[in-house]
Amino acid sequence: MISIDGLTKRHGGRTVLSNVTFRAEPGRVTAFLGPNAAGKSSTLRILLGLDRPTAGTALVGGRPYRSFREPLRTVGSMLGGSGAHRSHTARGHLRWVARSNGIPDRRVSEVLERVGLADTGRTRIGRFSLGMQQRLGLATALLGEPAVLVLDEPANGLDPEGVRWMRGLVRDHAAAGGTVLLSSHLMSEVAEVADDLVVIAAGRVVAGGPLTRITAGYATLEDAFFALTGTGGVR
Ligand SMILES: Nc1ncnc2c1ncn2[C@@H]1O[C@H](COP(=O)(O)OP(=O)(O)OP(=O)(O)O)[C@@H](O)[C@H]1O
Repeated sequence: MISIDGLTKRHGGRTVLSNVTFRAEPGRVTAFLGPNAAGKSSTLRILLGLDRPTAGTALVGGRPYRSFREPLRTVGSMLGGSGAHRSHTARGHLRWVARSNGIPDRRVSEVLERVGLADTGRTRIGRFSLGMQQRLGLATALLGEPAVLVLDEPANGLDPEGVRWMRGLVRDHAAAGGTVLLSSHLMSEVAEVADDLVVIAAGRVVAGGPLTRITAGYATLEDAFFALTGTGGVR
């Protein structure tokens, strides 16, 4: 379970997160939806220990991310690309990550297979398409067989088949009892995959709960989104 409580973040005089509070529960896909610059990445960066909040807490299973000795075994994350060096192969990169987290080498072949990169052989990551890089990011997230997945805009750069594949993977993870928190600015993506929704706008949570409840009374999720966020559109 992911618990975000009273998260506030200020940059200089500017407040980018205001008392953000929500849960992402095991066995469910929770979508973190909001327009550009709403504060999704800022929240996820704090959750993953990459930034510190001005106030509030962001915990995984009741603990801060930084307190895990081998975090990849608890939380798999994908935040803005794979983070891999261009000159590595997919296998080389994953082996390196696995070794630094006490993960057995056999997992590397398993995740390469799982994300459809088993045939990339000696191809260097610098030559990967955006979609392949997303798949590699996901492979890295899955490496430690974590119960919790945190994915920032996971559908970015994927073609329609890739988006569908990603959806299946995320749904399977939740069906097996895992927790999934994914951010998105794409309502169509979220409508297809989420059980629960957290809608954020201008650093504040404006709605949260089961997707069906949030969209009740609206013709589409898109209508609900614009009504809740007060935005004219998302790019
Ligand atoms: N280091 C920083 N210094 C100043 N402002 C920042 C910093 N990091 C983020 N911000 C601001 O915080 C706000 C929220 O940004 P954030 O990246 O969290 O939004 P987002 O919802 O993930 O949107 P996007 O989909 O565009 O990435 C933005 O206005 C951004 O300019």
